[in-house]
Amino acid sequence: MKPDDLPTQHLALDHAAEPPLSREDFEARLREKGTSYHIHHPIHTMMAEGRLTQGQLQRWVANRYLYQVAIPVKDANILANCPDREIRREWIQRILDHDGRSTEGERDEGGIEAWIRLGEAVGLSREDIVSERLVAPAARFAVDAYVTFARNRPWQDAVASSLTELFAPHIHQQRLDTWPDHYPWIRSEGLQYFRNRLTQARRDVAHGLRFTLDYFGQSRALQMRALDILQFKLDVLWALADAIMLQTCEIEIKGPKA
Ligand SMILES: O=C(O)c1cc(C(=O)O)c2c(n1)C(=O)C(=O)c1cc(C(=O)O)[nH]c1-2
Repeated sequence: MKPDDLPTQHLALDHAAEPPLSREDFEARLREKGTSYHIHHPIHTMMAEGRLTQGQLQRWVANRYLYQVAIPVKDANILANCPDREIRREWIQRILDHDGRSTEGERDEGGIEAWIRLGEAVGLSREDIVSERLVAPAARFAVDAYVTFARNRPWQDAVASSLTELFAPHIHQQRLDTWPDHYPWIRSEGLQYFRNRLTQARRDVAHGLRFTLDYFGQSRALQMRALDILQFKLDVLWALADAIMLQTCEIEIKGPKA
């Protein structure tokens, strides 16, 4: 793919000559994209309705681990490409959220560790998760597309691509609300990752959205480009969910391998 190609590039080209949308309308158009968020993917609707088996939930956690470890690498690529110190100062927090940190007397294990604990709470071993032996090949391609995007694109594009987080608090809350009833065998401590993300995602998105509205708000063509980028990222998440869904259907047919 050429650096400037996006599967939905037509949007940016069609509207190049028109005046920019107002800040409110631009934000509304970004938020409208929530209709294709992966919360609507069948694997997530089944999950929220309590229709996944333990083996299927395990596969979901094991595959999603790839996304968890990719996020700080993606964010490190944004930092590496960004010459703006103010932006880097805020953005670096995202890496610490996932990798954790140890400062004098205080240790924060971080989101990747919390995800491993979630894996253990659904009955996987640490080795099952970190070895990535349960990961579907197509999940790897989907996650890799996101990291590659952040590595090769202007950092402003990569910032806009993180805006699926606009919709993430809702899906985290949905899991916190529905899992205890539907999957009572999962220990409550295992859900800590989702609790932590409620605040972290809201803070991230306030920063990412402000930047996107300012920077991409400068012209209609840039606004349309931001919408294309958000669609690309929604497609990454949808493709990841497709890959996991297919693998969990195989488990249903053949019985779990793990
Ligand atoms: O569980 C989810 O459905 C979900 C979705 C997303 C997202 O929308 O990209 C993120 C997360 N979780 C998440 O936990 C997370 O830390 C995160 C970071 C980012 C990003 O693009 O920088 N997205 C997401």
